[in-house]
Amino acid sequence: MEKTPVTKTIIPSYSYDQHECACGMRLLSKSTTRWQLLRLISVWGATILCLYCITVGTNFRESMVENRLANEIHNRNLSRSADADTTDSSTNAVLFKPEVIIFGAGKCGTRALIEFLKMHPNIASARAEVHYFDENLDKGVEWYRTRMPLSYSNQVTLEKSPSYLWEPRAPEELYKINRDVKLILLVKDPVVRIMSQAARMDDAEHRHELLFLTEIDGKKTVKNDSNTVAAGLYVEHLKNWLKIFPLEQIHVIEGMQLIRNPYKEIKKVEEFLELPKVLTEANFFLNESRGFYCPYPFYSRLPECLSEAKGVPHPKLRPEAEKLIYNFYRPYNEKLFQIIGKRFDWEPKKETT
Ligand SMILES: Nc1ncnc2c1ncn2[C@@H]1O[C@H](COP(=O)(O)OS(=O)(=O)O)[C@@H](OP(=O)(O)O)[C@H]1O
Repeated sequence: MEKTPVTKTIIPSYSYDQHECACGMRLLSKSTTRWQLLRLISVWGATILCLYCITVGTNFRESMVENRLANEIHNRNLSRSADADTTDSSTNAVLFKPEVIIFGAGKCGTRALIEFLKMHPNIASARAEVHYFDENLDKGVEWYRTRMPLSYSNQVTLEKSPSYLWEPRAPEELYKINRDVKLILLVKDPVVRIMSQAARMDDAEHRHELLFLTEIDGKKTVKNDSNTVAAGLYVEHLKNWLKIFPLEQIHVIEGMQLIRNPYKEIKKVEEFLELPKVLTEANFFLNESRGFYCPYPFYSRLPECLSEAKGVPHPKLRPEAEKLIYNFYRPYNEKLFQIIGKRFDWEPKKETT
């Protein structure tokens, strides 16, 4: 018996047998019309649109709250001179431009000074020397700001780069960033400063004298074109700063006084920076074997003395060299004392037996 051929019906592409889609919903039946399909698309479209609006709305509300918080922080900090625009979201601490700078002079005790000041709860200090104005100016002010510590509204940000004193562009560039900055200058007998450099040299046959002496026509004389010598001409460098910043914005500390009585000097700094007077004598621990004070922070179980690289014995100057270099610096020192209105004992010390 011949088999009767079966005719197959061709189903239009939009019409399916009843089936379940992956999400378990019945979709279309054979009888689904174009109109029903359109309606379904619009329902889904509207749902997706609503979900989108809810998400965007929530994000918008969150960003409004964030902005309000950021504004509150900003307003709280308005009394500070710098702009606060970089905030740590977990702590609400702010990255500020520097408000206090120890700008010199190298080898005068700047590390000890910043370590003592770091103990103050109202001071937030940069971790390392930033050297923005002398070495990194081309990196821009935002780079500089990222080198600053996060700080709270009751803190001032501090950095020390002891070579700013000698950098001719530094005062003008700093003024552009923060004209209200408070400046701290540490100076030491310029001869002792040179000997601090000499202490790091080979001392055989008084070679350190080459740092500052030369011979012209068989006569020993001070090398006035040497950077080492120029570094101790504090008044010449300070004059450059005083063209831009008034003396009231500069606090001068004498290096030997900082070594002998750091507590007294730090109290003066607290006053200059208008900070609460919180540090006490207990924060300064005398390391008798080394002859230097060490910071002893409130939170520390032990004093945190500076490394052995700081506070090394200096070579002894021969009388002729000593006389020449002291005579050279004396008139500059006198000018400095007149300008800052303070006088320091920067004369050769007599041997005590
Ligand atoms: N408390 C305390 N502990 C140790 N050292 C102290 C302290 N106070 C001041 N000083 C003196 O600091 C001198 C080094 O100065 P600086 O830190 O400014 O040097 S540097 O420019 O950063 O290299 C260093 O000079 P040297 O004696 O030549 O090593 C010290 O005399």
